[in-house]
Amino acid sequence: MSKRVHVVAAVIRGHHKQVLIAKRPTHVHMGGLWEFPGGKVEQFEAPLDALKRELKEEVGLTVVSAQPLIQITHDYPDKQVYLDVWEVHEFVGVARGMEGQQVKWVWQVDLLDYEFPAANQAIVTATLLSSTCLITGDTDCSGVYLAAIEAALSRGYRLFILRPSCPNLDFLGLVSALKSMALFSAAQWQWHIDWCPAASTDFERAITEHKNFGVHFSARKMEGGFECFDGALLSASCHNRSELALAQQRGIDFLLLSPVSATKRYRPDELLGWAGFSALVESINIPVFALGGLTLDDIVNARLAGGQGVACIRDWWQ
Ligand SMILES: Nc1nc2c([nH]c(=O)n2[C@H]2C[C@H](O)[C@@H](COP(=O)(O)OP(=O)(O)OP(=O)(O)O)O2)c(=O)[nH]1
Repeated sequence: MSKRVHVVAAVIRGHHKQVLIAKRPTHVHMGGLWEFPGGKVEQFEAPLDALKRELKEEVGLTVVSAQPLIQITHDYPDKQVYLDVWEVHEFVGVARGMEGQQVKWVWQVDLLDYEFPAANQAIVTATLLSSTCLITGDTDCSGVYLAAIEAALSRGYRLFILRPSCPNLDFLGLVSALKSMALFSAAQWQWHIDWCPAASTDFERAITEHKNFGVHFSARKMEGGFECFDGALLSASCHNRSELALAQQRGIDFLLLSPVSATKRYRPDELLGWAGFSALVESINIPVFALGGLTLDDIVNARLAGGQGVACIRDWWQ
């Protein structure tokens, strides 16, 4: 087996949720496919320095600031790569294909329409997900439930795990309110499988027909196997290496991994800490949110540990 190649690549965010992509020349590995600009890290070169060099050489941009987004270990039949992907928010210059390659700013939602190398699937998912995932807490009033979500939307949050605990829930009313909220905000609703109406065809229709609805599984439900929600975004809660591996095998799109920090439910020796979180995240190629005893201020820690961001309940739910 040849040595794994360390590659840096950038999700460069331009105006209005646009992302820069480039077409790989036909004669190179993965030729003709689209890529996030980047290239190989040279010997003794720091990854961020390599990223800055590659973006200058390939697309003529000077990076001002960048932060880690996701790391992918992938084996192609003829090459093993470690894709070290960064998110670039600040740069100077006008993007050009410096090596004659086609480059394009595309709306991030349209990334799904482009053909990328196989390793890029999780990078596209990570690009589309925000860095905060809000899990709804308890309330016995559906009006209060919706008002809390609306307030979070107005503060800019876009990704939610829904656990509507209200008795006598008007399920269709809730779905329709969430649909219209998504129309104006591009919010993503992950419906927790333990809180969804049992055997409801309306539920299945809402999940599969509206791209803003997805399904969230507890580790137990994921292990038990699940029916196919065609095309829906799937997420799951995990706590250890074997659950993470199973999630990857089952095609789950993103994960919540807990408990990272102190909570009432767990003993101190059960906590992962950031080092434990990081070691587990390294073992899979899926965006992972850190959960458990964290606040919305922990996003930077989560990113440094290889995560997508943080998932919270207590820090936002009143
Ligand atoms: N830059 C980049 N490479 C990717 C992506 N996805 C993916 O699988 N790759 C793979 C394709 C290649 O095998 C490897 C990148 O190597 P490369 O040949 O482009 O690197 P380079 O620009 O330094 O090439 P070279 O001039 O040294 O030949 O990573 C991606 O999104 N961006």
